[in-house]
Amino acid sequence: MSAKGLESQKGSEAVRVVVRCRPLNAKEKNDGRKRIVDMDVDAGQVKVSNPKGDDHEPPKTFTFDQVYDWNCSQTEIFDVTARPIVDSCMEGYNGTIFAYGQTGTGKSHTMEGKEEPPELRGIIPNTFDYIFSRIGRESSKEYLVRASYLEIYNEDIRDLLSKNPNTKLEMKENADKGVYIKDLMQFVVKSREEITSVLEVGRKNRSVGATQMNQDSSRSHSIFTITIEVTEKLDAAAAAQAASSGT
Ligand SMILES: Nc1ncnc2c1ncn2[C@@H]1O[C@H](COP(=O)(O)OP(=O)(O)OP(=O)(O)O)[C@@H](O)[C@H]1O
Repeated sequence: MSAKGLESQKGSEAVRVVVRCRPLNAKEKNDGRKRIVDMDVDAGQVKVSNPKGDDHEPPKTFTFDQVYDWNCSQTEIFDVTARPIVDSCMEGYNGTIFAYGQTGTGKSHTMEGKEEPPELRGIIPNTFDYIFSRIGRESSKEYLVRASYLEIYNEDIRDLLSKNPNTKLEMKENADKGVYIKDLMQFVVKSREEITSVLEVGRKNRSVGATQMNQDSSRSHSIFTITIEVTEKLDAAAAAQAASSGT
């Protein structure tokens, strides 16, 4: 993403690193585990204490562009961190939201969440709502939205939207497109409902299984890409003029 697209955000870095700490889950509480991180939301700092250290050992402090503690809502994450990126994509820049972390740390919860109740929806469904509500308000522009969904599992790339999702795809590179996945399908979507069903189809084809730390582990990396093309609508007089001048 270009720095211009992020000017509205705190700082103007092209890459922002944000940390979200989830609450201890029931199993961790039952096992008698203790929280060893403190999140200083105002300072953007994570303080990690050594559970085996003595009381005088100071916590180690790490500073990020933004941190969220266990009280933050899905809506807050979308509004503060994701929405400016979606806005800049709608203005024509490339943007990526990438969740990284150990199994069970909350990547799927943050990116996808649960469909109901609405406050549990993650960045992806909130992005769908936002894109289509913005498009609905823009009467002078025409949009074409397409979606693709791939999975990287054991170094293999699979198209989660293909009729044959087990077929391995190849990664290619050329001067025009840069890096791309050959034969990856893209579906045109015209509404929140349509793009949600594309996500659902792909999700069913993902490789999942339990890990010791997460009952619903994804066990793979996945990339959901939304491509938005926009054209200005010509009013009737401008369209007639363009036609008569042969443009
Ligand atoms: N902020 C949060 N608040 C409440 N529950 C959460 C939060 N983050 C994660 N969880 C819960 O913790 C569990 C593990 O989260 P999740 O499946 O999102 O982890 P993950 O990082 O995607 O793991 P994996 O890499 O194994 O797929 C889930 O049951 C999820 O609902």
